[in-house]
Amino acid sequence: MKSAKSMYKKEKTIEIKDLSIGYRSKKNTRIVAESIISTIYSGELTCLLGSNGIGKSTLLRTLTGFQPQLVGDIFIYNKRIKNYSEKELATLVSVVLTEKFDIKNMTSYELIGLGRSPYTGFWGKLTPDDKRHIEEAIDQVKIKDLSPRMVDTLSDGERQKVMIAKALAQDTPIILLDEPTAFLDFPSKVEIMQLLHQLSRKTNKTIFLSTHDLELALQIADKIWLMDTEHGIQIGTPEDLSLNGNLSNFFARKGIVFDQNTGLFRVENDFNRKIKVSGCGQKYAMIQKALLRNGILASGDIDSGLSIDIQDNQIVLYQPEQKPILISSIEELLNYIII
Ligand SMILES: Nc1ncnc2c1ncn2[C@@H]1O[C@H](COP(=O)(O)OP(=O)(O)OP(=O)(O)O)[C@@H](O)[C@H]1O
Repeated sequence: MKSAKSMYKKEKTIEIKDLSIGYRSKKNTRIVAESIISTIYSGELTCLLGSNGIGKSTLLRTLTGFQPQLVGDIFIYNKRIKNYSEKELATLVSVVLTEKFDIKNMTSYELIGLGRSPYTGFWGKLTPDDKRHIEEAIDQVKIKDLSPRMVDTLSDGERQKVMIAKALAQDTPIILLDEPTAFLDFPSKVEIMQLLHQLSRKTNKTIFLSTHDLELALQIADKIWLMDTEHGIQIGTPEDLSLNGNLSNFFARKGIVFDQNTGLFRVENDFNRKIKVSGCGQKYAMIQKALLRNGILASGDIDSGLSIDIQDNQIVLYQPEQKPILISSIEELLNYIII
């Protein structure tokens, strides 16, 4: 039997050719990014990363046809985006933007149902097939409880999930999302990213999203687009960007360290004191972490008067000319050490 992945052929869905994006007014033109050349593929989750104001939303709005490009071309399935009618585009691309909306007197179910409007017409009656798509989307995002709620009573995170469900109900081969995890709590962020990743794999959809959830993107995305002023847009798998140093350069800021072994970022704490800590395992790692947070480097090969030993899962504190003390928690240990 063929695996789910091998049933589909990875294909070029969006091709970007020498694109410049930005804003044109009567008086001047503000170029946000230029000379972008790239391809987005089906069956992949692509995440766009970049600092505040770098142009992620501008790029997404341009790719969806909501905003005209300054220069260059965008092709969707080998056809220029501007040659599609609005209705044609709505059956190919669904979009989730971050802008808040002011909708009253509508339930979440009805809003998700609007995702079906390219097939029914705006006031069109929902067929059993439309209802099946809506129910499926609600199940996928796990928001059955929100479905009868009025949308103006939803929290930011709840509204975000409803908008994602609306995009899923639209059932398009391409989904573009601007910061879909922005208002979500951590478990929901993970759930939504995993759902989008699985969708790209199982249904061969092209999913492209912008996010500030760096660690999650590095763990879940198939491709990363790094956007910055100095290098433009750099593209690759998270692992290639890690190996070729692009990720470390991209986030080269004081206080952030990119660990090439784990492929993850961590906060760099300066230390001004050293303590001998011997042992191993999870307790050792947690003590090391807690001490570092307090400006103390912990290591087995340090010669300090005070020392900590982790034996048989017990923490013992040794101080010069005092009896060893059995410690029951890291908080207690810190109370002894940090004067
Ligand atoms: N309507 C507009 N006219 C002119 N400049 C704009 C307009 N909208 C946004 N900009 C500017 O374009 C640049 C890119 O903005 P954009 O919203 O695309 O950034 P972003 O990467 O999505 O930022 P964030 O992570 O903060 O959401 C910013 O400098 C912004 O101030």
